[in-house]
Amino acid sequence: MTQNQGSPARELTGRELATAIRTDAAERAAALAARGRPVRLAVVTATDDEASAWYVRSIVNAAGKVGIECEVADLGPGAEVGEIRDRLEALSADEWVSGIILQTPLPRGAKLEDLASSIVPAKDVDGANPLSLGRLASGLPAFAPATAEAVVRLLDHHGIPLSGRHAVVVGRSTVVGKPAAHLLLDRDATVTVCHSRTADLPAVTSAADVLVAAVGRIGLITPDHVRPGAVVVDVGTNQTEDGTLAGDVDPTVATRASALTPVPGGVGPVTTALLLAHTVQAAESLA
Ligand SMILES: NC(=O)C1=CN([C@@H]2O[C@H](COP(=O)(O)OP(=O)(O)OC[C@H]3O[C@@H](n4cnc5c(N)ncnc54)[C@H](OP(=O)(O)O)[C@@H]3O)[C@@H](O)[C@H]2O)C=CC1
Ligand SMILES: Nc1nc(=O)c2c([nH]1)NC[C@@H]1CN(c3ccc(C(=O)N[C@@H](CCC(=O)O)C(=O)O)cc3)C=[N+]21
Repeated sequence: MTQNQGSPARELTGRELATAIRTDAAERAAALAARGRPVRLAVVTATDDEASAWYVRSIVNAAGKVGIECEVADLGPGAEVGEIRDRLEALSADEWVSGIILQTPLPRGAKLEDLASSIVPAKDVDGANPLSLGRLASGLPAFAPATAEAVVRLLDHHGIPLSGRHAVVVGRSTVVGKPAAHLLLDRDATVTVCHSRTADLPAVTSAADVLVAAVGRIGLITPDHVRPGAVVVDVGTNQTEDGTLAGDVDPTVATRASALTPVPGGVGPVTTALLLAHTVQAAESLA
């Protein structure tokens, strides 16, 4: 990998890729609607988390543009596990619902891995059911979590090679870190996964050719964590005190990395577009 000679990192934006994915999804959704099978996405949320609310608004907005009907079931942060499960089961059985996403974070005591078992795999457009994740890890067809897929699709789109490269993922959640590691492995990267108990994080991340930050802490990744010339993907979407969006990667990393995904405008828009594309794909399979 070439060293960054002090010039600012190339911006790996996600907006054009997101537009291309949405355009394709819109054509396919229109074809289904013309056959009397409108595409419908159900969003189930039980949190007042700001990043999640931001995502839900972005899904509703983008679905409208793509011609996907979107219903939001906001059960509130006090929702009981049984109530969430019942809703997921009802949506799974509803023949007019093509795709289902359960937002994280969930209320205390509720586990995504557990609840997502109630999303039938054919409609599991954010790949949260353990069956979907198991299939993904086994190299079998399954919906990948949209964010994890957005990471590799964004790298592909910008021509960043992964085969034989050392990819380091910081974060091991079921929604992002773990599935991203599987998708990077599928592209023949050598993958290391870090988390809150990783000893000497900067030493591990400094070995990365491609560094993926999916933690949820503003500015956790500083130039000390980054090898000169590395490619950095910032998945973090954190609310700042003044209401703007900030990533996990400190902006000063741009002086050291060769390429960096912006927040906003990087992984986020691709995530939303892929969720809709998965929903259309689910509708096509169910039609
Ligand atoms: N752009 C997009 O499309 C999306 C963005 N996001 C954003 O990505 C971020 C991560 O989301 P998500 O995976 O759901 O978050 P989680 O809180 O579920 O997971 C965070 C992970 O980061 C690890 N971690 C926490 N602190 C540290 C630390 N100091 N050093 C190293 N690792 C640490 C945790 O480790 P441990 O397992 O040990 O607790 C955990 O594995 C958030 O900002 C979220 O808003 C999420 C989904 C989509
Ligand atoms: N089951 C589940 N899957 C998720 O993927 C998931 C989740 N739960 N809970 C919440 C987080 C957060 N998240 C975001 C996705 C896109 C933007 C996004 O599109 N952001 C825009 C800015 C906002 C906008 O322009 O509307 C951007 O980065 O450019 C933000 C946040 C997904 N998450």
